[in-house]
Amino acid sequence: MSKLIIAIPSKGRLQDNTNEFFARAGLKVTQPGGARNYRGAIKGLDSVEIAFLSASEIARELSEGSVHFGITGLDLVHESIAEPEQSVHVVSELGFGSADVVVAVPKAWIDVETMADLGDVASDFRSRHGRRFRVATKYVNLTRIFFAEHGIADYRIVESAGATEGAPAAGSAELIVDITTTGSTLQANNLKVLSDGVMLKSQAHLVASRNADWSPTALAGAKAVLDRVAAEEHARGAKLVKASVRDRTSALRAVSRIGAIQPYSATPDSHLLHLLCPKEAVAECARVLIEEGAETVTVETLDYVFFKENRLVKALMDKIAA
Ligand SMILES: Nc1ncnc2c1ncn2[C@@H]1O[C@H](COP(=O)(O)OP(=O)(O)OP(=O)(O)O)[C@@H](O)[C@H]1O
Ligand SMILES: O=P(O)(O)OC[C@H]1O[C@H](OP(=O)(O)OP(=O)(O)O)[C@H](O)[C@@H]1O
Ligand SMILES: [Mg+2]
Repeated sequence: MSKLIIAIPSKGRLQDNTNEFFARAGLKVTQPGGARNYRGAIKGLDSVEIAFLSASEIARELSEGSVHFGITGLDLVHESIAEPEQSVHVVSELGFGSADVVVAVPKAWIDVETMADLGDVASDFRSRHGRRFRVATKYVNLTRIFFAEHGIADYRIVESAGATEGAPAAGSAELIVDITTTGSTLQANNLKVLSDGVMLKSQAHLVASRNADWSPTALAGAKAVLDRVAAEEHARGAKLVKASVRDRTSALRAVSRIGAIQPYSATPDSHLLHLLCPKEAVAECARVLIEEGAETVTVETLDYVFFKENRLVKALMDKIAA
């Protein structure tokens, strides 16, 4: 019996948020051997095993199929996996670890604002200096693809393991491709992002491997995890809205236009509505309900919303069966 193996970041920026994500879904990750043990479990789910790895290793292991699920950044998925659609399936975005992979040049390059400008500079640079300009990055594959899409071929990549933003000032490259969140590192290094230079908008995702051994036990583990993840995801995106209206049918019709639904069959009181409403439409929903005769509308935060059909499970099954 081969268990479901979930790889989660054991260090770095994604670690704390990942633990919070599991906690929100009601899943308690345990690390029995202490922080130095790289295997763990989820309390109460015997079909699941946890592997603690770094974010970049997780992308690689997903592609190799040595883990079933992993939590990692989309940037790493696209950088480390040649044909991501073939070997992985993105289960769900997690709402943390947001960062953009960008092309940034020295602010002093006042004539360079776009990738097209950069293309012009590339050929100029070559004829003027007798060599190609250098791009410092650890996103070698993403850079090659993006530059090719913009028809830029006159450049050389200088692989950088860290402190990439320092490369232009240090003289080891002319420009960089790196990840940015607040922009303060770019700012501190006098770099600017080209207006069409955002290569990828990344955030942390739950990713499934299509190459892993999906035994019946692993599948059962995946379903158990995804039921909780989906329930939390639904709950996070919606509010429970309660109101007593003149005519339930008319009110339901009105709120359905803004995406609110009545999740379970009618409440005993023929005027009372319990609605699941998209979070961003709550104020609009309240306004409509008041027009429909409500005196008061109350809104509650939900912990979990379980649906009979789990679209996360369905999408996964489609991808691993194919
Ligand atoms: N501001 C940010 N800077 C860098 N990475 C970020 C940022 N915000 C979110 N991330 C995400 O975190 C990932 C990097 O995580 P981290 O640096 O902790 O691991 P790692 O570099 O892969 O680890 P290692 O290099 O030891 O293998 C990024 O690839 C990205 O998905
Ligand atoms: O736009 P900002 O909010 O300034 O964040 C971006 C910076 O953060 C990351 O480095 P990190 O501190 O993770 O160090 P690392 O290069 O060792 O991963 C990234 O490589 C950038 O340098
Ligand atoms: Mg890092």
